[in-house]
Amino acid sequence: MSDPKLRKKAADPVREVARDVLRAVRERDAYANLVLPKLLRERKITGRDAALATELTYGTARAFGTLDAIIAAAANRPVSEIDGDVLDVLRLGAYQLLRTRIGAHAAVSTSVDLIRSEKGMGPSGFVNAVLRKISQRDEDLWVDELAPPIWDDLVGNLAFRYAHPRWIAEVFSDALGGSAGELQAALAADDDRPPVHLVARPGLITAEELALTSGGEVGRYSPYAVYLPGGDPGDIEAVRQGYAGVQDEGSQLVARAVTAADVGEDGGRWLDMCAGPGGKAALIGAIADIDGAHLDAVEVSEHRADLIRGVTRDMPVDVHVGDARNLTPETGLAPGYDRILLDAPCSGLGSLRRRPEARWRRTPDDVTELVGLQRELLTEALRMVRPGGVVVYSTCSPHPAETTELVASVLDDVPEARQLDARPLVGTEEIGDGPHVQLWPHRQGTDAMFLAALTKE
Ligand SMILES: C[S@@+](CC[C@H](N)C(=O)[O-])C[C@H]1O[C@@H](n2cnc3c(N)ncnc32)[C@H](O)[C@@H]1O
Repeated sequence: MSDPKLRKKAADPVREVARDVLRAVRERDAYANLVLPKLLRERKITGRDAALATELTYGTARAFGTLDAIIAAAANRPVSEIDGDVLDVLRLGAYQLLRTRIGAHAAVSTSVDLIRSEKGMGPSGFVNAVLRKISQRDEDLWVDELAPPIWDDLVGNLAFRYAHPRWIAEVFSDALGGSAGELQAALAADDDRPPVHLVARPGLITAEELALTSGGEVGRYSPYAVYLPGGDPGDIEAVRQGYAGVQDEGSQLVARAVTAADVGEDGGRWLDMCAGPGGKAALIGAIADIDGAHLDAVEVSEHRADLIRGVTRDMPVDVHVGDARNLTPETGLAPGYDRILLDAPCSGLGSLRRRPEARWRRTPDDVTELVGLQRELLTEALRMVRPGGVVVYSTCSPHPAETTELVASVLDDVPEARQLDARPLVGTEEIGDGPHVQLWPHRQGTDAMFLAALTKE
């Protein structure tokens, strides 16, 4: 290159990988938490660098909406008028300025290097100017200027402040019964970096052994949970061997509830109707092995069924590929199950903290579409369970349409079914008035899992 001003200045590999993931998310709707680990491996980025790349990528993706509003104000134009590749760098730079302890100089200069190394001098001046403007205030001041006033629109203000689309903040508010103080805590917890929870699969390793060997801490609620302070779970020997896995403590409590319900004489016929990728099936399968029971795991997607086979090998689990809305005898699955888990396909609004960009992709229409499927699946679960058996219906969503309202409407349609108190099956304190259980990140530190237990006469 002849012009020395245009000569590429090497960009920081950590920011470069973060930028590339953000670009994949924007350009081809990729999932950040699938792309990033792959790129880190390919580029041999490990240790503290990998941790920083993860924090920058996921933190930026979680905050897209709020960052974009601030970028638009600082650039004096809507973000739709900013070139996409430039916007990725601005988002990454703004995140560092507003939401990390990285110094302003480093945040701006690494961003300028990033754009200059790829696009030359032109856009680097724009990036420099916009980020310098953003750096003149902290996040609170930007929020005070740009968010709807708190006295006029509390939900809108909190949604902006804690980087959630407004409709999702409204759903949380409804699910929490309209308590403003709790809504703030719920959104703040959902805006935080999520903790890593491990599951110690019973009969293979105990939580105490796993805590000792992983440097983690035994969990508060699930007897199988270990909280990992940091590091890559894939480096832990017990995880590599399949004795342990990564699983939110709330999901562990759901799986355990299925095995803990009183069903009288247990014939050992257990069913997981929507089992892929197999996190709960692996925990239920490990308990089935101890209790002398057998689990049928159904999954509609071939690929996900393969994942279940991988995590349940050597367990008394049979994996069936099929549509759980219609479990005909040809599938080999006859009614009469003692215990059924229906972990229904759902909007995932309860685990947004673990899927960085998901909150900006979901729409209220997604929920409407899922409710019909959930209703058919729960009706089929009630057909497949034997009288006196238990169906645990769960979602990783607190949306009333997918949880309490869905259960109530199916109970209206199936007169022989009734709801049990699920709280004793979870066994934690302060889990509401029942009969269902709604967990929350700001209350239990788990994902916002919902579960209801049903039986039939
Ligand atoms: C919430 S996920 C289940 C997660 C799983 N229980 C775990 O802990 O790993 C829902 C699963 O249901 C599957 N699914 C969706 N529609 C289905 C259907 N009609 N029949 C069976 N499985 C279905 C999806 O492919 C997805 O894997």
